[in-house]
Amino acid sequence: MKTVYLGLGSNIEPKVEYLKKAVIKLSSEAKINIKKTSSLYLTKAYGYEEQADFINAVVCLKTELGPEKLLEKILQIESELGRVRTKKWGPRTIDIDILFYDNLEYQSQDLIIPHPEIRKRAFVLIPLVEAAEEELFIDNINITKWLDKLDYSSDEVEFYNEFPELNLNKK
Ligand SMILES: Nc1ncnc2c1ncn2[C@@H]1O[C@H](COP(=O)(O)OP(=O)(O)OP(=O)(O)O)[C@@H](O)[C@H]1O
Ligand SMILES: Nc1nc2c(c(=O)[nH]1)N=C(CO)CN2
Repeated sequence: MKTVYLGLGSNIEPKVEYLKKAVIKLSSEAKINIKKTSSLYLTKAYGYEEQADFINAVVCLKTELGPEKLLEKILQIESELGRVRTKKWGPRTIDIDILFYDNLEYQSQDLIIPHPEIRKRAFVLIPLVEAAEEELFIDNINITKWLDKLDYSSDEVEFYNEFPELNLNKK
């Protein structure tokens, strides 16, 4: 069983519903066992800023699926939730990124693990720190240290609430 962290984001309404549905779809996969979900965070759009605020969260799960198979499931769930790829970093109903897959370092045409943008993104690091079951490192530096290095304000990342009506943490 591998421990995997996924980053979830949505900035098209109903954002919370899209995140909830994504987690429910993930948990209904036979080979995926959700261990923990972070709170939801309301975050200002990063990168391409002229778009709606996001809701972001991180999910910790256990799986026997290999990384490419997991990516396949994720892309399938994104497409079932109406994800249409228009512009890079543009608005999306749901975005699911594989942040960490155990201690694996992996690079193929379709997949880079750990996700290369983690260290730059408070909207990933904050829920990741919350959902982490263990110490997580990027380039031998703890993720909390990466977060400390970032210059972000509470205007950019705001605590939102628990995952409403989701009770998957006990599984
Ligand atoms: N760690 C990863 N997790 C998810 N997708 C990845 C990862 N590494 C590479 N990819 C590739 O990225 C593609 C997804 O691109 P997408 O349109 O979601 O990018 P984005 O969300 O706009 O940007 P970003 O990946 O920087 O968040 C996937 O089809 C997949 O092949
Ligand atoms: N706040 C926030 N900004 C983003 C996000 C996101 O999930 N949250 N995703 C992006 C592309 O993956 C680009 N910008």
